[in-house]
Amino acid sequence: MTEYDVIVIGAGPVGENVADRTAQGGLSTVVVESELVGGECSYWACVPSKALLRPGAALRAAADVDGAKQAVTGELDVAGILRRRDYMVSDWNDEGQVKWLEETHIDLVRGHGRLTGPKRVAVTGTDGEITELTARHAVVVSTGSAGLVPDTPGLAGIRPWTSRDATSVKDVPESLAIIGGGVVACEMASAFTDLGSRVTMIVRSRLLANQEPFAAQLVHDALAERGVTILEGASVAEASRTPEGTASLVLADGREVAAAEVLVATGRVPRTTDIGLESVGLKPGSWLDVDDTLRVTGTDWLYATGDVNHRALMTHQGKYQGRAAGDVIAARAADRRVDDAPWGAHVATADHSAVPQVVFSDPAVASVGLTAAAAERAGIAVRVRDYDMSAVSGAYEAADHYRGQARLVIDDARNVVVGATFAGPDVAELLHAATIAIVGEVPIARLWHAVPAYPTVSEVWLRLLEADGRPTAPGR
Ligand SMILES: Cc1cc2nc3c(=O)[nH]c(=O)nc-3n(C[C@H](O)[C@H](O)[C@H](O)COP(=O)(O)OP(=O)(O)OC[C@H]3O[C@@H](n4cnc5c(N)ncnc54)[C@H](O)[C@@H]3O)c2cc1C
Ligand SMILES: NC(=O)c1ccc[n+]([C@@H]2O[C@H](COP(=O)([O-])OP(=O)(O)OC[C@H]3O[C@@H](n4cnc5c(N)ncnc54)[C@H](O)[C@@H]3O)[C@@H](O)[C@H]2O)c1
Repeated sequence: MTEYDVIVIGAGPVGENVADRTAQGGLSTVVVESELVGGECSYWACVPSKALLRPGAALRAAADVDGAKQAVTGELDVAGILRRRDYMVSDWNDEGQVKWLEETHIDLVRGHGRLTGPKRVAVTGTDGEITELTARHAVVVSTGSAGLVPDTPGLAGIRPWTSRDATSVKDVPESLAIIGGGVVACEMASAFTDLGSRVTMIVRSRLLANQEPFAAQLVHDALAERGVTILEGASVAEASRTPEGTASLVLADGREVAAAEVLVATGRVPRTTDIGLESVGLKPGSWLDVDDTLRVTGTDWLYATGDVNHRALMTHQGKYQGRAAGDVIAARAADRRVDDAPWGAHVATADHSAVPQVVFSDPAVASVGLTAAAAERAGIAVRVRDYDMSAVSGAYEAADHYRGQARLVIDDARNVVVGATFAGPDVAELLHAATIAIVGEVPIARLWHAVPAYPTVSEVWLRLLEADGRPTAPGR
């Protein structure tokens, strides 16, 4: 039995951040990892998906600038795209991240971790050998999530792809049917069209249902123009494969979609089915409910960070939780004051109101905070300001046919931004200003003093403020 101050199960980006903070807080820390240090994000999710998407976006950007477009005479090189993806994921080798653990004085135990009781974890190595660990202060579950495969008749039997198969693709299929219309579906539809697959999307409601409708429409139109068939309001009733191996999806309305491969992009399930939750009175397979210090409800030693707590399934937000959790564990261990008031050092307050996300389809959608519909559902009286980004000088300079749209959602009572969405080419880098405005609760009147440089696409901020109306001096 080996004792540490803190045991972290799962060395994805989030577990790594927790461990970094507890180690920096002076606590002996071990991470347990069953696959690759760096997790889903580094090898099968964020990193390879963005690597697959970038070449097409770069090519289209160059092809939309007269003078540059004449230099773009070739086609995307599929072998080059896959080679660059392989480089980005270090050929699925985690040596570099293991080295970082060593340098940070964090121990690593490889194998499958399971809770066996309060503050106790057993790790089963690939050779079947079991390592018993105990924690003096805390155990943190950062085991992430996996692709959900709906129980549609026949679907599991046709061995559909999950996001892992898509992002690690070696042989690009001639055709790909994608079930789902969320983030993974839109990004992979964009990427596989670039790679040369004929893509059909089967979407229950509409694309990007959680995003502003105008943003989803821009993505829809661009994907359709690039040849993607988008079947909205459609669902799969039954799946099978022909003897030749072609997948056949029969839709609820009787239509049939045939494709070489099927990607299921219908959301995630927590990786908690086999981590010993029953040994501490929790339900296997459940998302783990936590308070704002990331402590699992009803315990004083168990924490859950990242995807597994279902607060915001994104790397940056999970890492933010990881920093708060690591620091609060160190503070509690040393009996120091816990700063758990909203926006304090030990809480993940932004999870509730300021979660940024970029959908890296082409065009991209960058959003933070509330959409207009979400504000209405939350009972917040808001006003909405929209602006056509192609009319901004920076966009006019950037591309010959820039298409983009922006929206601010402004809280009427408090006169602060509570939501922002930008849709268009390269909008990802516009987002952080909006995140700062929301987290900082910067009054609209003060935002007029944050002057965007000319001619940048950021001037859309000025146009959105103008759409809202210039404030007049008080008392007039
Ligand atoms: C295709 C795709 C693209 C994405 N792109 C983005 C993006 O661009 N930006 C973004 O912010 N987010 C993106 N995400 C989401 C992002 O990948 C996740 O939010 C992030 O990986 C969560 O990090 P995590 O550390 O909580 O979990 P993970 O990254 O899943 O890591 C969990 C780790 O725990 C290990 N583990 C699990 N169970 C055990 C066990 N019992 N014992 C030992 N180890 C265990 C796993 O092997 C894994 O290494 C994407 C997701 C997908 C599917
Ligand atoms: N760029 C990024 O930040 C990024 C990229 C990819 C994934 N992610 C994260 O990964 C998570 C998973 O992404 P995702 O796209 O799988 O999930 P999602 O929740 O974004 O979309 C799921 C889609 O599947 C549909 N769906 C759900 N159940 C279905 C069923 N039974 N049959 C048919 N359709 C069904 C939904 O209507 C929706 O269109 C997201 O929470 C996202 O935040 C982030």
